[in-house]
Amino acid sequence: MEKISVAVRFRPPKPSVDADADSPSFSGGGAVGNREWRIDDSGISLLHRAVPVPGTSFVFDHVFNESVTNARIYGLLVRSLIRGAVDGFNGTAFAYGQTSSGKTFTMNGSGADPGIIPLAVRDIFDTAAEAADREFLIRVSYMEIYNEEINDLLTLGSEKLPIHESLERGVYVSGLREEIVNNAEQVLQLLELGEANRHFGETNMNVRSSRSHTIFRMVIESSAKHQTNSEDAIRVSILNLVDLAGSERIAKTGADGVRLKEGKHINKSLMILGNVINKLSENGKQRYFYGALP
Ligand SMILES: Nc1ncnc2c1ncn2[C@@H]1O[C@H](COP(=O)(O)OP(=O)(O)OP(=O)(O)O)[C@@H](O)[C@H]1O
Repeated sequence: MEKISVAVRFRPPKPSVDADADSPSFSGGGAVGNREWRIDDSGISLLHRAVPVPGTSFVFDHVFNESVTNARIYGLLVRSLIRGAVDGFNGTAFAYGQTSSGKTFTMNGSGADPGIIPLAVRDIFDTAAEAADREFLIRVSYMEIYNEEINDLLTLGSEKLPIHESLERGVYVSGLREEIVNNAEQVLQLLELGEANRHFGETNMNVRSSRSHTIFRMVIESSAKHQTNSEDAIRVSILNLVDLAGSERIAKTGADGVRLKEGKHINKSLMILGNVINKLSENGKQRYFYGALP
């Protein structure tokens, strides 16, 4: 697998979006107006009256159409990351996109179609159980970045936590609860607790819109059961599963008051994240950052 994979998921259209003349449909979904997205396994392009619009073709590692399940996305994109994390390699999966595009649906899923996070949690414990020659210590934490402040989702009232950096720990959030876990059910219960503490709010685009970025983190430590001199007798890896809040056009969300303030923070932090990723992708060049996260 490549070091970084980028995939696009088309969500099924919502009735309100169908009626919106500004929103192109996609091939297979029936043409609305004159524009539609044509999608195949690895690319998308915009057509106007069946003619490609110049500069609107984009290539990705995967493109998923509206019928894809979370399990398939997990199998193609995330499973190898999880297996790597159990073997001692750091990994991150995050959902990025405009509000109501289906990020939380993809990361958390529904009862009928569990999302990336619950699938990953089960897979980690199953994979660790298969590694008969190693012992595991797994810790989880769950935080949100809300209006540029960090809150612990596992401890009610633990808010505005500071970020520190040290030689031993690197960059870390001071005071964040880290829970040692022994099985998937225990983690799923903690996630449920975190979900209840997370900031959601209603906008015109999404009745349950995430108003914060969330980071679910698992630290996976393992050691060889039998004495060994090999260098990887102890392995430590960090897995981050991130559900970003969605970019939003205020005119469409109809946000005002608290929602407006949240929307501005969301858009600003996503812009800075985009800048950071752009700079990181400029291999070998000197990197400047014009903002700070969060
Ligand atoms: N692939 C999908 N299949 C079925 N329903 C979906 C799909 N994607 C999203 N939805 C539904 O659309 C609504 C909005 O999705 P969701 O909340 O996941 O969007 P989001 O990108 O997380 O939005 P925000 O950035 O505002 O938090 C939800 O009711 C969700 O269940």
